[in-house]
Amino acid sequence: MDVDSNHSSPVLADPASINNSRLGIYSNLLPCSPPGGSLSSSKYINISRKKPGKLDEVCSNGWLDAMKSSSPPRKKLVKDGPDTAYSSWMFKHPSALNSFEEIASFAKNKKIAMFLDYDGTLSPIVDDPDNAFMSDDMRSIVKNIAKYFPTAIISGRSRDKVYQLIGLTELYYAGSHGMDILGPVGKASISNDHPNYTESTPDQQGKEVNLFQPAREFIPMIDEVFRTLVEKTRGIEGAKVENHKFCVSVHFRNVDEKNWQPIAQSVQDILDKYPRLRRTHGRKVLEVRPMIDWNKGKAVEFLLESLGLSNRDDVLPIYIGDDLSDEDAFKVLREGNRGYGILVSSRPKETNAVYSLRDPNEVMKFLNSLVAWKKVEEGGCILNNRRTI
Ligand SMILES: O=P(O)(O)OC[C@H]1O[C@H](O[C@H]2O[C@H](CO)[C@@H](O)[C@H](O)[C@H]2O)[C@H](O)[C@@H](O)[C@@H]1O
Repeated sequence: MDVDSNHSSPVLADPASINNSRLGIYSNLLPCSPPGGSLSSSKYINISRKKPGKLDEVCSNGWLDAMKSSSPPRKKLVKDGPDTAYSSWMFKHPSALNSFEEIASFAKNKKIAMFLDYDGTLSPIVDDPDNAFMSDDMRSIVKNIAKYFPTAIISGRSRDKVYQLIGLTELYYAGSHGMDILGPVGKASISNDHPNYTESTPDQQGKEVNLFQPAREFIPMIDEVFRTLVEKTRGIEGAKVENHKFCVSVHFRNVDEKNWQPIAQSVQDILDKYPRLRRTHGRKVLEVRPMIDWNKGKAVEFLLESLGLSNRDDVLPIYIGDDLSDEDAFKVLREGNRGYGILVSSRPKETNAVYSLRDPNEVMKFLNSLVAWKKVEEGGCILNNRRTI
């Protein structure tokens, strides 16, 4: 995707590419064997006529299929024998617990920078997003991790909400998929490129921090979209819409599958009305966000720069996440060979992560192991120094 040619804004400015991608998304709304029969709106038929021969592709990439696969039913997993598939997938993405020694030996004499997603990583996935609490044990291990390594939370939720859920002041927080970052005052060249989006502000302790919000101009639009989607989905039992300030989430986890199409349609109507917004999806959730060249990967780069930790051989960034939006961060770390992405998943998934962990319990064990290892490493350093004195 191209960014605005003057580089003063990360907002995607090529209307042709916007229209094309919108058309792509629009075409993708064509159902692929939807439950209870086909969708017969003439809008869809017109689109498929415009793109003859594309029907299979459209079906296999359809929204409803994507919605179905965004968290498969547990029963199906058992029937299909997930363990065999999972075991062979783990050859490609070994358990970060089983590979702990390998990771530790690479991290030796390096400074680890820790990036953590929230839902599905620090807290288990639950039916109601308002009840996605992390355990006290997890909170205390994250607190410990932050004692030893600079640690940031990169969440799809609003920054305020994820801070409320975690409640640790010693972390950096990036909400709305990285579009709302409260980070250290540093020399992030990305923020120097976008001075209009950066603001210096005191944090909870009165310490001066930088607030970086590259989609600030979208706040009123997102607010409007939130209200419209609440209204449009009001009659759909189980639907839930969240306002994350720079993006909106439309949850369908608790919605009967026969009502997924109207949900997808409501989101499509929004995209038709607001060409500067785009759709992404996560675990049983559709999201509407600004069409800007910014994501969790960019947020990781931004934070590394702000912390003075980018382009350094003695730094090892580790990112742990469970969802599609975390892939942008895994990709950034993998491409630059900069660090490790760890995918949290109990089923095989296409991913840019190097390692895997099954669930938040395993995340906790891994974080615990890192702290224990670091303590020993530091102890060793002190001992070594004493010996040389
Ligand atoms: O980037 P994250 O911190 O992982 O946030 C991603 C989304 O997480 C939340 O939704 C997900 O978790 C819910 C609670 O377990 C679950 O009910 C839902 O089905 C999941 O999609 C959050 O509510 C979303 O807004 C975030 O975008």
